[in-house]
Amino acid sequence: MAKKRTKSKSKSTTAKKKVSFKPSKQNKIIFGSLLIVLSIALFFSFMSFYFTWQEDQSMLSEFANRNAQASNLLNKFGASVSHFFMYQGFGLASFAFPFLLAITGLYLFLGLDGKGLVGKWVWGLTGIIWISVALGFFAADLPLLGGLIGYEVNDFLQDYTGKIGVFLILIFVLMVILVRLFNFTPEGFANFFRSQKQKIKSDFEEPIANHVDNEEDEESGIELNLNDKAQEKIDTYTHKKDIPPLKSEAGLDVNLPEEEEESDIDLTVEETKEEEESEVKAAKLVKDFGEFDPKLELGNYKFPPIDLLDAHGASGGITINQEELEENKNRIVSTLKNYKIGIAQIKATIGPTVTLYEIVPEAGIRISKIKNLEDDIALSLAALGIRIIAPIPGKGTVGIEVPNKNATVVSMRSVIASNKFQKAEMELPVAFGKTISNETFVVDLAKMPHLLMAGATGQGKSVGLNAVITSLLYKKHPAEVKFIFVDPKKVELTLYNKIERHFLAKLPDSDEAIITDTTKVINTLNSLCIEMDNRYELLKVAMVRNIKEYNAKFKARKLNPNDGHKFLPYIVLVIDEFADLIMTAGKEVETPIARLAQLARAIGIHLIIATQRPSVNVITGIIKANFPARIAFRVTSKIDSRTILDAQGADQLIGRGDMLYTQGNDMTRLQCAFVDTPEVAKITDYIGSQRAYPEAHMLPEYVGEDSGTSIDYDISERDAMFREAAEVIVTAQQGSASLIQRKLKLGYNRAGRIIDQLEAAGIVGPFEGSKARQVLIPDIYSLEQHLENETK
Ligand SMILES: Nc1ncnc2c1ncn2[C@@H]1O[C@H](COP(=O)(O)OP(=O)(O)OP(=O)(O)O)[C@@H](O)[C@H]1O
Repeated sequence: MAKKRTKSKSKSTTAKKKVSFKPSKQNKIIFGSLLIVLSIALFFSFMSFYFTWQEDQSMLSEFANRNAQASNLLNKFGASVSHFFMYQGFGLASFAFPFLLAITGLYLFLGLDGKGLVGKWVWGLTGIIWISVALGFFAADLPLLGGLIGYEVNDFLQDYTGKIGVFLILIFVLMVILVRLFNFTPEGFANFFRSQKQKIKSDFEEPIANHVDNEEDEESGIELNLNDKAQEKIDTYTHKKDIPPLKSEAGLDVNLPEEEEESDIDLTVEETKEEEESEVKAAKLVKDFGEFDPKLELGNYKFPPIDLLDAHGASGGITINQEELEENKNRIVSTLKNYKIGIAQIKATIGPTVTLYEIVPEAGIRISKIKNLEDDIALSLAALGIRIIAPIPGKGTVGIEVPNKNATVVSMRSVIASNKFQKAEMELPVAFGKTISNETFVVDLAKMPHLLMAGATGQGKSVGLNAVITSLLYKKHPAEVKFIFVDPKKVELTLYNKIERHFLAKLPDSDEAIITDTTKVINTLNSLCIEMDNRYELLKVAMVRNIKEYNAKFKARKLNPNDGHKFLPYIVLVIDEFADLIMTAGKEVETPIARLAQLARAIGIHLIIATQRPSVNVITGIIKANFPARIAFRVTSKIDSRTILDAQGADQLIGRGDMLYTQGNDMTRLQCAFVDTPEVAKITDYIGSQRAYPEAHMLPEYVGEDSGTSIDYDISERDAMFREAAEVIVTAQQGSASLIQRKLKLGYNRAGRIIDQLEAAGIVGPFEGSKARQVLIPDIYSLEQHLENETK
């Protein structure tokens, strides 16, 4: 709006410059005033004519006689003109003339462009003739209503077409007027009167705006670019805005901000035009071809049916054992009583694996006292896995979770079939399982945005990973999401090989889509970093903030594929046994993972890492800081629980998919949905048997360490002591410059240079701060071979 204001204003200033081509402003004002005065005179004459025409009839022939007086308000002038227009002319319809004259006068007075005026006169005259003929037709015995013209035309037409013919002609002309002038449509009929009112209002404003827009440079095409709404806004603005300068012009010519405004205009006009052009182009493409559909290539893809999943005998839901409930309640109450803790109220919520007893302690009881009794309550209930939540966040109660004697398996089938999952409006919905109150728990992986999963062996991690993957397979089309699986154990995720060409992404040169080899992991992670940078570049060019907006814009065909734009699928990187990777590759995996975790959320790359060993050297601070969403299955110690969740509790879980989920502050106890390997096999078979893409989704190529290092040294440029230094380092298995300095009696700079050359040769690892560099060659024999291979 602001831009358009500037434009309108600037245009009017341009207009002022070329004023020499037209009648002077003063003349326009004078002539305009004359017309306005004339219109008023006509109006009163016409009004008066209806009361005085009979008396004044005789005066008409005595116009030159000064003594003769007429009764018309405007005397002989009024009587004569009215006679001419009303009697001999168009009758009642002649009232339109003063209006047309008044509008014309206003145009001149205000110095507006006369283009819209021609239309007004054309339509005005058409309307006058029509009304006149219509009144001549319907009120033939009152000739003053239709006037002589109305009567004669009517008579003439009737001679040729008869009454019905004239009637039909009148209807037809009326339709033409309504359609052309009032944009009449059958749907708009109901709103006819309302719209007419608005039209009259905007008709008055339109010419002013038209003047501003059209005055000189019509060829700039600005008017074309404005839609009706924008036009209306400008109209309203200019109407208010443009009048004041005229006042000043009446006295003095004050046009101070001319230059400033002109410099604004070019910029504004071009911007609007360009933006709208691409919008129009995109709209046309969408109109012609519809929105871009990424699923089209596999248009016949069928999502796996729910029948592929087993109910695991849990179709009947949770079975409540009333006795068990009573028994537990009584034990809790009596245990607490032993420690002089009174209970005001107790309530049980039965979940699939545990029952939550919510107690409201009597007034004055300290919560920490209950918390300290955790072990005693567990002892008296003779149950493992008791967890006390004191207090339950958001409630004024203390929770005691007691495992059920007979845990119910939560089948993947039940959570996938749940309404909550089916109707989830999420980018990457993941159904983990059920909460303690037996509700299906669905979260959006895209919002997490990365997930860390840990738990001792055999507690349900692999099942958990499968649950996440299955959820996505049930909800997402192959075009929308791609997985990268890293599985050092080589057994857990191999089943997904079957869906390689549907759902997996891999490096261009690799045969296997599921990565089991550490070097490949490093290359893949670095390749993902490149993909991330590329995606950010695309987002920047498209001027959007995240992948969702980008894809929406791409679908709306606002991004040109010829400029490198493409539909971006989400990429989910799943790493099983993360500890194993960290042990073998250390910083080389940690650094790209940390980088991805920090930056990849907006561009649709999400990481899920699972580990058996939740020790601090595996889940380092930098990893933890970037994985706010964490899942803990049962772990063996409180320390492990703290490492994963920053809180204890995971050590008190009961295993078999019992888990704690946190995404920031809240902690939710869940029973993970169970999906067995045969079920996963059925799903992958089902998907794998369908038509697929020609190959797996290709990640960008990454030139790894093998084919060159960051610090590339020519072999011929190596230091004379290079070989000795390498032997010292390999023998000592310690990659430090000071060692070389000491053993070979070299200066610090030279030793530092040699270390860089050793790194380039792949003998030592990269710089690791205060720690010594890792030595990549285990013994002297391997070193000999390594150096020999280099020269080949
Ligand atoms: N959600 C669950 N519901 C019921 N039983 C489960 C659930 N999750 C796991 N189990 C049981 O625990 C067993 C071990 O689970 P899983 O293979 O997932 O453990 P894990 O943590 O991956 O072990 P590892 O680290 O050795 O691979 C399963 O075979 C199953 O019997």
